[in-house]
Amino acid sequence: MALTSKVAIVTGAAQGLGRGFSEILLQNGAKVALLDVNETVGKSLKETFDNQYGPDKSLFLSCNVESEEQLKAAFQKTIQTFGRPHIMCNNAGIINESNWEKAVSINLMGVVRGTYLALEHMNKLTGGQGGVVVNVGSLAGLGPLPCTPVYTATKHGVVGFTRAMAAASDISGYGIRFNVICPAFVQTDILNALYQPEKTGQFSSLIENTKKLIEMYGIIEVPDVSKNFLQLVTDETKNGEALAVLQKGCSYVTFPAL
Ligand SMILES: NC(=O)c1ccc[n+]([C@@H]2O[C@H](COP(=O)([O-])OP(=O)(O)OC[C@H]3O[C@@H](n4cnc5c(N)ncnc54)[C@H](O)[C@@H]3O)[C@@H](O)[C@H]2O)c1
Ligand SMILES: CCCCC[C@H](O)CC\C=C/C=C/C=C/[C@@H](O)[C@@H](O)CCCC(=O)O
Repeated sequence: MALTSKVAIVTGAAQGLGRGFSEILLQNGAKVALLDVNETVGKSLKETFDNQYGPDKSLFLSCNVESEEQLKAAFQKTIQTFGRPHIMCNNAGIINESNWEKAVSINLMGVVRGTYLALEHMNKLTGGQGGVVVNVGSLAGLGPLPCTPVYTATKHGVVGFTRAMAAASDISGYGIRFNVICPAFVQTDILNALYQPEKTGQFSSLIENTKKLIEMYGIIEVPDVSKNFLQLVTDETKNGEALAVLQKGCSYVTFPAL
């Protein structure tokens, strides 16, 4: 998929991986709707992108992925501004083992909400142009991260949901590819949760185990993830893939045939 003039929507775009994904899409000629609950940082990023790529290449929209209404409004505004989307990245996510319902609402339900809205607007069976949805999982979506059991559950859910959507698309002919990217530890603010007992809750005592995992896996920089994200967006042979991104390299996950 060539990205020139394609329309992308990225959630959690204001910083971290979402900013990196948005930036590589802009660098490759796409127009990007930047959705985030953090209005201050999001508006600041929009100014930065305006200076780098031009004022008509990105759009910041305040949007909490916990709200179906706000996501629907963001899609409508994006369509009014840029046209129907071709690319959807459900990236927004948190760690909160204390308020675990919030983590489920954002990390899993927010991905479902965004995916279903993308299906509604991209589905070739209902007038859409097709396209690609890249959901953001985690290595914790492929194996347990002991200090964050609910986060682990949400990410396992994102992996399974995305693979099922890819299969449904293949069978039904939506013309949409669905893939999930599963990075290990990446240098972003979410890593701070490790040192915030209010985020790790009853599992705060597992901090040493997590530090050992970080030591074992290392910490990746955002651009190393972004370049692999771009592969999932542009390679039209990729549907139903889970791409693990580690410091030692990346690999497509092979799941057991049942
Ligand atoms: N950093 C890592 O080690 C790592 C590894 C694997 C996967 N991930 C995943 O990457 C994604 C991005 O996280 P990050 O590492 O960039 O962290 P981050 O905290 O730097 O960025 C998360 C972004 O999501 C936004 N956000 C949070 N809740 C939201 C909501 N309800 N609605 C809209 N936006 C919301 C935040 O404002 C922020 O801009 C998450 O899904 C996370 O689980 C991160
Ligand atoms: C407190 C910081 C939380 C960061 C959460 C991010 O999503 C990063 C998660 C990074 C690593 C998770 C590691 C999990 C490791 C083991 O479960 C291992 O079994 C996973 C093996 C996966 C595979 O290769 O199949």
